[in-house]
Amino acid sequence: MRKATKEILLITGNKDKLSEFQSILSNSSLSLTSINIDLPEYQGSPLDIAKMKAKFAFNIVKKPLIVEDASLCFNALNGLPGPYIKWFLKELKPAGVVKMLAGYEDKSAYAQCIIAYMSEELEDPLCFIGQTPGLITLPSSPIQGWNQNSSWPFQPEGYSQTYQELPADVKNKISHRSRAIHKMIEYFENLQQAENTQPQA
Ligand SMILES: O=c1nc[nH]c2c1ncn2[C@H]1C[C@H](O)[C@@H](COP(=O)(O)OP(=O)(O)OP(=O)(O)O)O1
Ligand SMILES: [Mg+2]
Repeated sequence: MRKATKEILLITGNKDKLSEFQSILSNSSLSLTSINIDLPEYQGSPLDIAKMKAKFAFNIVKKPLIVEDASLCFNALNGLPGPYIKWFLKELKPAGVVKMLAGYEDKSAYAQCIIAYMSEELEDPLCFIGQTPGLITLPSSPIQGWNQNSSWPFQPEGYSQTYQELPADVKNKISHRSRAIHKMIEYFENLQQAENTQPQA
């Protein structure tokens, strides 16, 4: 029997994020559509920020949807810049972001992705969290993929290249985003299985 397909609607203003979602979901039972909305950059804990984004988008779109918020968390800085990495990159560029750790021995960090799902049946968005540990360091070769302004000086553990130097298929196997997406796939597949085994009226 053909696998039933569940439609997932992603709201994001970031086309690089969207294309990673597309390739990671391409071999799953979920089919992705998207709407480009410039979502607010909230303040708060990464979890609260992802939930606020989902509620904001749901108030506009009024259909089941997901949003995603990404954080780059430096361990020496107790998790900062975290969800605010966008502004640090914009003003300091990757070289300045790396320099923020000049006074610290510990260059370790983790990349975090929180996907928040909101629908009319939910009071509070449902969240799927993916993390990838690594180091803050500048790329040593020209970067590909992501827009220069949003590229992270982050080298995942076990690799000798930064996110933006790694081939897309390698990054998509180990990234914070891929880990969160796989948790989301598992959730919807289990839900579908439960629905399919319900006795018919
Ligand atoms: O895998 C990644 N590799 C490199 N850079 C990344 C990655 N993932 C997020 N980023 C950047 C994009 C943005 O500068 C910031 C997160 O901010 P974040 O609010 O989640 O993304 P965004 O504003 O670009 O798009 P959205 O409309 O979905 O909020 O880190
Ligand atoms: Mg954003």
